[in-house]
Amino acid sequence: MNLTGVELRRVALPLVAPFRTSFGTQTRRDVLLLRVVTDGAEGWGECVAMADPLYSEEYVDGAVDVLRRFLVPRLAAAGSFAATDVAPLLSGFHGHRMAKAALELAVLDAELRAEGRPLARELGAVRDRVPCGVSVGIMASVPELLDAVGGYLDAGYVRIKLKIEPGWDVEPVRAVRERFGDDVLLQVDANTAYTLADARHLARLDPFDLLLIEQPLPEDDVLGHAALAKQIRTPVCLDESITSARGAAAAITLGACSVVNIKPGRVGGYLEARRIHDLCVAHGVPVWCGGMLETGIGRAANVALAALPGFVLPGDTSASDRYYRTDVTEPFVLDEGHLAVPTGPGIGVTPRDDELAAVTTWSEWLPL
Ligand SMILES: O=C(O)CCC(=O)N[C@@H](C(=O)O)c1ccccc1
Repeated sequence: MNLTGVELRRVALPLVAPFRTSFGTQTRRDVLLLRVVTDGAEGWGECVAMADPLYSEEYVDGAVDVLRRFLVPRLAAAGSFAATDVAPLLSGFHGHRMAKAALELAVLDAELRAEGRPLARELGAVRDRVPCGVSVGIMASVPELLDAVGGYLDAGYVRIKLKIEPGWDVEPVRAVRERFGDDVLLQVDANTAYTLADARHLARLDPFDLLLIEQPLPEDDVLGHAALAKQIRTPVCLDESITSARGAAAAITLGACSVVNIKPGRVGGYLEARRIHDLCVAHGVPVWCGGMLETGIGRAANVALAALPGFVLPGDTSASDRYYRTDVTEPFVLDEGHLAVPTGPGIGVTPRDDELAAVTTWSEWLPL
């Protein structure tokens, strides 16, 4: 396949409600989308970097720069290549996994559309729909939290994830358990907000039968997570710490996690995400698909990934209306707590021109 051009496009999507995590509150998403034009077909990718480097070191302006100056020119210079060549071709540039993931997905989408092959089948999906969890932000009060959780359960979500931070952890979890009972699948996500010194406090979550506690410690504290895992009963799941299959193997071997959140953007793409899935399955470690408030483009690809056999826990693959009033694609709609895996070629969805135009804040065509 030969690349003939790449379009970088930023869209601004207001959130239906503020989304507060331990690292800040989001009220809108500034999303970088990629459209690659090849001699075979066009393909779409989505960069999950946030506007500010608060979740990881990447941010949208930086992704635009590294794509424009380094990543796209490298592919353009390669002549003919396949989607599986993208990561090796870009490996000389350090980091920027979210930018690389967006470019690889766009190339993969184009390649699969040209050949009429759905992404889900290409990745090894075994399901035609996936059970959906939902991520619930930190709220101003417990009553407000309970209203939000009740609404999501009424909507059919099969798993609740509560964002936590010091001062908002045991009480909200206790309140959700007391109000909604012990059968609700419940987990928490700290986004690196604690330290190993908080181990005894985090053990106070053990009585609530949580599926997992996600990324309690800083992303580079793998040994700290291994020590914490020995002091609490709640299974430790890593998110920010896992940036590659090699890193996942090390974390599992060190006992730092017994569950892995796979986010394709964080690990450099869907092909690396599949390698992490395969490695975790080999180790008997359950995985689930994380989310980065993707538009329908990234959401379509995430739902395809979540259909692989090792994704045995509901992911953060919510419906479009969890975050957005209107999506840039046809919205993903929850059906009895599940989302259907797209069946069309490639990612199986395309942006709607009118919606895309309405939310575009900037675009640039990179001729090759
Ligand atoms: O449902 C979603 O797409 C978001 C799920 C979610 O909570 N993502 C968290 C995370 O740390 O996993 C996040 C939120 C905002 C920005 C980055 C990450």
